[in-house]
Amino acid sequence: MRYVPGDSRAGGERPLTLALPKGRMLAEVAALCARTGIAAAASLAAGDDPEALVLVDEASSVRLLLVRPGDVWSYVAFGAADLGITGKDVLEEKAGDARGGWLDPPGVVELADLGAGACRMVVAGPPAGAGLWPWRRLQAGRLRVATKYPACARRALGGGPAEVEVIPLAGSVELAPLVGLADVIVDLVATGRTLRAHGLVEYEVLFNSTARLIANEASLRLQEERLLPLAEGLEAAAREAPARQPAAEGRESPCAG
Ligand SMILES: Nc1ncnc2c1ncn2[C@@H]1O[C@H](COP(=O)(O)OP(=O)(O)OP(=O)(O)O)[C@@H](O)[C@H]1O
Ligand SMILES: O=P(O)(O)OC[C@H]1O[C@H](OP(=O)(O)OP(=O)(O)O)[C@H](O)[C@@H]1O
Repeated sequence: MRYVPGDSRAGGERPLTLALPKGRMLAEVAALCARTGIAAAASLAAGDDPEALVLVDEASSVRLLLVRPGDVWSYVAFGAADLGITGKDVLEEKAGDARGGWLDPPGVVELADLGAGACRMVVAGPPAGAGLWPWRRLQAGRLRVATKYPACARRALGGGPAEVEVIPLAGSVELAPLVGLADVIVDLVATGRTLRAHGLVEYEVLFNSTARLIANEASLRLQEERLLPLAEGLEAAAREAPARQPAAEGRESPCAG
């Protein structure tokens, strides 16, 4: 019987639900899913951009939800998906901070590093500021930071003598220091091409990010015998995946001026 979204008990066991990130990471993580035997992921691995938001793999009894990378966390945290794959950057941002984050975070457990979507969260800015950065960070004064990752920026740069003003943006963050909106940006870098194209340089790497397999804590507790084999299969597929190093390609040294 084919599972119909919304029907939680369409003839027997509910399929395990795995939320996948649409966008740049989808083909790479779908390839891992296909290698674990989820045949419905094969077309995604080949680069197809599906209209469907739900794909059911009847043979493995796995249901795939295709959602935005940042939303994977929400589907898993609030129990609509048992498992999810999303970037470490998303997990770091959702962890929040004392001012903007979750005071009582829902239970999400990180199960494995799948290696896909490698990139790094950096502080970057104009070359002239690179040499000043190490001490600027430690000086009193005002530091304006433009970013799509306000919680990460606040956590990394706040709490010191500098008064950190975080300016939230939805994209094209590199523009902010070029037009005087911010002193620096906190953003993801993979190849470094975008920074170079805008004449900006890396000042500091805050953390490296790769795709992580996450689980809903309650699902993991209640359905461990179903979740763990899939998790182990994905981890094994990740270990066997061809080596990829997009985060290092064309990388400038941090603080290179
Ligand atoms: N160069 C990169 N820039 C941004 N994200 C990257 C890069 N390389 C890998 N990633 C990973 O891909 C994810 C973002 O994917 P994508 O750009 O398709 O979505 P997005 O449009 O930023 O996210 P959303 O749709 O949730 O706003 C990041 O969370 C990160 O884990
Ligand atoms: O180091 P690179 O390989 O050049 O990748 C980094 C760029 O990719 C992301 O932007 P995205 O393409 O998601 O567009 P956005 O500016 O709309 O966020 C990120 O915010 C950087 O701008």
